[in-house]
Amino acid sequence: MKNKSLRSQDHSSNKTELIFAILCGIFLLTGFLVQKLAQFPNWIYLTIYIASCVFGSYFIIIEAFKKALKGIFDIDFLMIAAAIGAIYINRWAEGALLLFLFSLGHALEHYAMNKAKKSIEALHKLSPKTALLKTGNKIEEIPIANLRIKDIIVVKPNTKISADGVVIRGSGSINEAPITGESIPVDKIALENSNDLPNFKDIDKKHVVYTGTINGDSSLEVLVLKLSKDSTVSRLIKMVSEIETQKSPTQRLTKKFEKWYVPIVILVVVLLCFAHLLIDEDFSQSLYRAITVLVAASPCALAISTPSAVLSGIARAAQKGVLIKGGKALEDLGEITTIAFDKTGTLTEGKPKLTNVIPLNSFDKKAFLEIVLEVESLSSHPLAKAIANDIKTDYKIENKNRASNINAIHGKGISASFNNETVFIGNLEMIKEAGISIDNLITSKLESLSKEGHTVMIVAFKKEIIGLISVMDLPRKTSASTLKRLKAIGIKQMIMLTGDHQNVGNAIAKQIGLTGVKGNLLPEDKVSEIKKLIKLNNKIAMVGDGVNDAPAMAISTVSIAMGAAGSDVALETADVALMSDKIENLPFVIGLSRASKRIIKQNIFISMGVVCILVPATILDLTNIGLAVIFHEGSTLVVVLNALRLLRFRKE
Ligand SMILES: Nc1ncnc2c1ncn2[C@@H]1O[C@H](COP(=O)(O)OP(=O)(O)OP(=O)(O)O)[C@@H](O)[C@H]1O
Ligand SMILES: [Zn+2]
Repeated sequence: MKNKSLRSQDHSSNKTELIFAILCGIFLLTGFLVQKLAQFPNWIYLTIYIASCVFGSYFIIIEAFKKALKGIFDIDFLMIAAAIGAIYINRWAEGALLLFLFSLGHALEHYAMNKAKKSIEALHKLSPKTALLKTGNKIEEIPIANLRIKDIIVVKPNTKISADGVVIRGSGSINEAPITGESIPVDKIALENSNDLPNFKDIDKKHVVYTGTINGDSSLEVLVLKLSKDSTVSRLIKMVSEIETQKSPTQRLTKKFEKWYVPIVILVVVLLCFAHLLIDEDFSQSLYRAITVLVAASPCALAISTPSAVLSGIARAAQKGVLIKGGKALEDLGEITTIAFDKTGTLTEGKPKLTNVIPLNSFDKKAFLEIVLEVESLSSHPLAKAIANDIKTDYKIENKNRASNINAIHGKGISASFNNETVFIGNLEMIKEAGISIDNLITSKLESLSKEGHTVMIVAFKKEIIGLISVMDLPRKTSASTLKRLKAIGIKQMIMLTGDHQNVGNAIAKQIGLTGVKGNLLPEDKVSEIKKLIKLNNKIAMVGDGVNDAPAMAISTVSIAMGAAGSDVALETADVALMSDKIENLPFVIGLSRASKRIIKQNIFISMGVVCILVPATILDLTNIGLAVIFHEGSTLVVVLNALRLLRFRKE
């Protein structure tokens, strides 16, 4: 029944707890020897027992008192009551034994739980305290909290980076393992022009660095783009510390159970105190039995069985650069058999390349490309950016800002004015809606290209189609093998939801092995697809990058965000955040969640099993306090140690 917040339990008090428990045991043993072996006056061994009890009860009393102030009377309170009861009937040795085993058990339990917490707490040590601020030619060391946006910091070789930002001078490889769990260093190069930067999350990752990651052998200069309190790592720390306050479904269930169970135990124990009225024994015998039953029935192991597993599971995931936001996500993920995927940036690289430029009706190719470039330069859609970029580099055409009045047609394309005429670039649907006639030649060309996996866009000018332009986004190299793994571990349905043409979806599905594809979906259609899937399967995980799938992710049972480092929204809203964009981490997290669920079940079985055997045994006088405490604390420790196995989870 310990429910400490992540930080309140510091390590030094943990050690004292253990030392006190051991002192309690030493005094107990001495007292026992003195009492049994030598002919000393009683007060000598009594004093020694009292010392033992003081050490044994010190932390329990503090804990019980703190909770009593909040109106909570739980296990600590009951144990103190039990010890006082034992002393009252002059069973000093047993009272002290109870306190000894209880305090020892709990010290060890805290110690073990801390192992899990420590790997999460390690996050706190990630961010350096100071940064080297460069102003003009001067470099001074300042606390990171004083850094402002657009400051320039110097990062010395082999030191930690003190801010989220972009490299503006130097290049080198950075170890991002502290955040993404990826141990192979990532190459970063300086951004040539740092004026007019896009949103932080849209900046090419090869320029971006994060607080807490470790610089390689070269010196860098970094333009600060986030305040220290908003850095990826600060957000991570904040969210991880909130994790413990959210209860998992099983935890809620056991809490509900305890609400009924604890009062019943107390009632039974009180009734047992009066057993001497019914059977032939004296009050102290009845009280002794009542105390033993109290110890045996305490739901200590049950209370810790789920939190310890959840904590260990989350800690293990964090080591791999996966943030699981709480026990609910962890437990739900363990039950998933259907996963929906976004296409662009999730299953594919998210870096479309220009593949075909097809001017029609004898329209001049260069003039055609100029129009496309002018219009697409106005849009921030990933497709538009890719098209504009490739036209500029492949055809050496420059954007002269001659288009205006951009109008994004949600999930279909864009329109803009160019030379006082309207240009449309987008999918078939948009062109139809614009009332522009399409001949069969165009539709069949579009069909055949899309079957090969090209995303084709139609370009219309002056109410007439002037050409087609297509891009292709390649599947991630790891997509196929990841889906294969997922299938092998029992994921039944893997469905791609995309705004792209059905044919493009099918082409990709064929390459990587999906079980289903839904194309031509607007973001709101993705939502209704998820709703349908939930109706059929109950629980759905949706994997996306948050670009046009955020609403669909929001309503899925478990939302999994890719490449969450640097993207505040993804970090904030997703239930599970893969800090890197390594989709191959999916089978690992799912396996980990399942293992966590298994361990939670085992733990509940162990803790309830011990109670079920121990309580009747104590009522029937088949054991004594000593054995009852040993089994009680023993089961608690077994449960925690069982949970810690998750820290070493490897498979899948
Ligand atoms: N700026 C644009 N320029 C050209 N075509 C566009 C533009 N925006 C959208 N489209 C067209 O609309 C379609 C749907 O776009 P949407 O953003 O919904 O999804 P997507 O980027 O294709 O992929 P996904 O849904 O898998 O992330 C695109 O495939 C494209 O044909
Ligand atoms: Zn206990």
